[in-house]
Amino acid sequence: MSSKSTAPASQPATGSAAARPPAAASSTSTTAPSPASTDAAAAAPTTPAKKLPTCVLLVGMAGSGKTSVMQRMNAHLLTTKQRPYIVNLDPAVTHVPYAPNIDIRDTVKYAEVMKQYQLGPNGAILTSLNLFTTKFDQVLDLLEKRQDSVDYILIDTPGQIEVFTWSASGSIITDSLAATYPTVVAFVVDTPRSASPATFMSNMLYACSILYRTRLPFVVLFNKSDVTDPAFAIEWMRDFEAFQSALHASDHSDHEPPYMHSLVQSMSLVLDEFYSILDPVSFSAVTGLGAPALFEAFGRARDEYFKEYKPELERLIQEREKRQKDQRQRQMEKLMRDIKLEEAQGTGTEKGQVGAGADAGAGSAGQEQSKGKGKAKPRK
Ligand SMILES: Nc1nc2c(ncn2[C@@H]2O[C@H](COP(=O)(O)OP(=O)(O)OP(=O)(O)O)[C@@H](O)[C@H]2O)c(=O)[nH]1
Repeated sequence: MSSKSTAPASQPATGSAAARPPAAASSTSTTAPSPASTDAAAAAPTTPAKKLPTCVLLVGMAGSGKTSVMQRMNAHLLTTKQRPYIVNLDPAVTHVPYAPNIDIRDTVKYAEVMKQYQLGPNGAILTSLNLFTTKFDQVLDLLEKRQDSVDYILIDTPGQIEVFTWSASGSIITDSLAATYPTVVAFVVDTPRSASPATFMSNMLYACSILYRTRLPFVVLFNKSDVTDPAFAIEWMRDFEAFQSALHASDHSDHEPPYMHSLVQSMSLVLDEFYSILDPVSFSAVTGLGAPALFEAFGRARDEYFKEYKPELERLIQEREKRQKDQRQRQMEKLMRDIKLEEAQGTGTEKGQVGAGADAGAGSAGQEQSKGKGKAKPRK
């Protein structure tokens, strides 16, 4: 079962265009003119207007296997006669084993960003992502042109997970995509590295924070199942007692400080409810095991997007529009009140002038006021 998303995370965008950041007026020396598209999909014959492609945002800790998973998903889609459209958002990756349709590296030169802004690796990734986000409207335009001829939009994100999930540019990208396309977050977990209850819990806390941030349908992809069977992790998610026993056992073996035990225990209680809304999938990017199950999970997540996220997004948009309308109405009423007040306070002369001809009266009243400035005329 995929996650029950509650509400779109941030202020809704009224359609993709509204969600788009303004296009950059000019490119810096570190950037190329615009996101380039190699458009392998462009070569595919365009089918008549059809359902929107599912957008999969691949996130996960560094080394969890995102790029390898992307390659495997791409291969699975091609062998099952479905059409992927791949976007690479990792500016620092040196090699990708697939042909991205849109690649951040064609637009932003990571090494030059590092040099020009004198940044470290993480700062340069964030700045590169920020620079690219200023042109994300062009990416949306490209997607819009291709949306009838692709089935999946696959987005690879930087290994420095927080750079994407907790940055403003990451939110803008996620919200703009989710405003238009059924969007799913696929959280890649390195299963062999999550075998200890404490590491597993850290991963799940991360997953929880991403779900909290995006509120999008969520699939947990336990990768590297060829090395370690993720059955233990799935059992921990489904059976609180099993996790507690594993925790107790590791407590004796791991020499962790005493506070860790109570901390992990309290957090596991909190996470228990969170697990019930996750859709875990066992997967191997190397063997391809679990690919059909993964795409079935994406299908469930897609349904959930339309059932829960999209109506909530539309409700928020309507709410915002109503707020704006009400505000305009209040301003108009205030203006009308002020006008009436001015009229009520107006002198008889002014009324007489309006009666004599509004335009001329207003003009002469104005002239008179300006003529009379500074001269206190005694009233008769
Ligand atoms: N055995 C096995 N190894 C895998 C699997 N998936 C990825 N790997 C290996 O894990 C390492 C990291 O894989 P990547 O695909 O580069 O991981 P990533 O998350 O994109 O890495 P960053 O870009 O640094 O975040 C590589 O050595 C892969 O060959 C898998 O399913 N099984």
